[in-house]
Amino acid sequence: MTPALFLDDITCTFVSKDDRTQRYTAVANTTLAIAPGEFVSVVGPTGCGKSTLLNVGAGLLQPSSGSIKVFGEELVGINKRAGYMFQAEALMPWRSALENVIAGLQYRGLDAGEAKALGEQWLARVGLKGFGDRYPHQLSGGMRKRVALAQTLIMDPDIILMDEPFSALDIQTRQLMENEVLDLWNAKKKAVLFITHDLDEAIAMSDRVVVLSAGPATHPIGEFTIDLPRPRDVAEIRTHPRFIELHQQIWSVLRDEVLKGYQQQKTAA
Ligand SMILES: Nc1ncnc2c1ncn2[C@@H]1O[C@H](COP(=O)(O)OP(=O)(O)OP(=O)(O)O)[C@@H](O)[C@H]1O
Repeated sequence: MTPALFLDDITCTFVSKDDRTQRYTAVANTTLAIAPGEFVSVVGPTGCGKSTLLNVGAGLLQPSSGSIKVFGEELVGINKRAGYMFQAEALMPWRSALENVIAGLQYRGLDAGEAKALGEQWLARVGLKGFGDRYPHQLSGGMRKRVALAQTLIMDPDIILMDEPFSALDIQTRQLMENEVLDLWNAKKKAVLFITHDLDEAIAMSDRVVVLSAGPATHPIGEFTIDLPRPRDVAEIRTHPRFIELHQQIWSVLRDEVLKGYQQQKTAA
């Protein structure tokens, strides 16, 4: 089957800002294919190159070498078949929740009435019925994430790229959001590339977990199929014996890399 997103032998080398003669290879020779409808998480130590890979998939960053294919076609420029959700707040503070949700549709030139109706539907779908006229500062962190989720999904992207979208939330809100994402994903089965440093979250959500090595020259060092039953409740699935088994297996690969990453950060500080 043609992958929805195919990162083929990607290497990303950055030139140091302080010393132009210094180069840093963040990601090296990394190949990652995500099938249509597949939910793939990438885990790895802090600073290893997870966001770099996601930015390559989004078409926001050109790799130093390697190619990107989207449903079999070479990616040139921004990946228009993808929707993104990043760790940082991406809402426009001067726009209401509804206006934020429909921003992309307006940009696409959809009729204002239609966009508004669809926006209201999406607000209801993410549990924010009646909150459309609130501004971001009038919403809680969890609500703002819901608005951002609706803003991404209303565009009906074939590929969803998420970079630690819920890391700033408290654990309860986070688990609610994770379940909501799984419900929405289950209904539409889009290809998802989910970046996280949280192994529990990765296992609970995904069909497959890819483990990256510590940098420099980060590359995949392990790949695990998550054969847990669906639908899943992210809190409940953690007590499933197979979850515990998978966690042990993946952690045994990830642990050393996390320690290496931590040591590197300490030395760099
Ligand atoms: N534009 C850039 N210029 C120079 N170095 C960069 C650039 N972007 C990323 N890097 C470096 O590449 C490495 C990987 O960064 P990246 O943000 O992809 O890691 P990450 O795994 O997503 O980190 P975290 O888990 O902390 O979010 C880091 O050492 C970072 O400093």
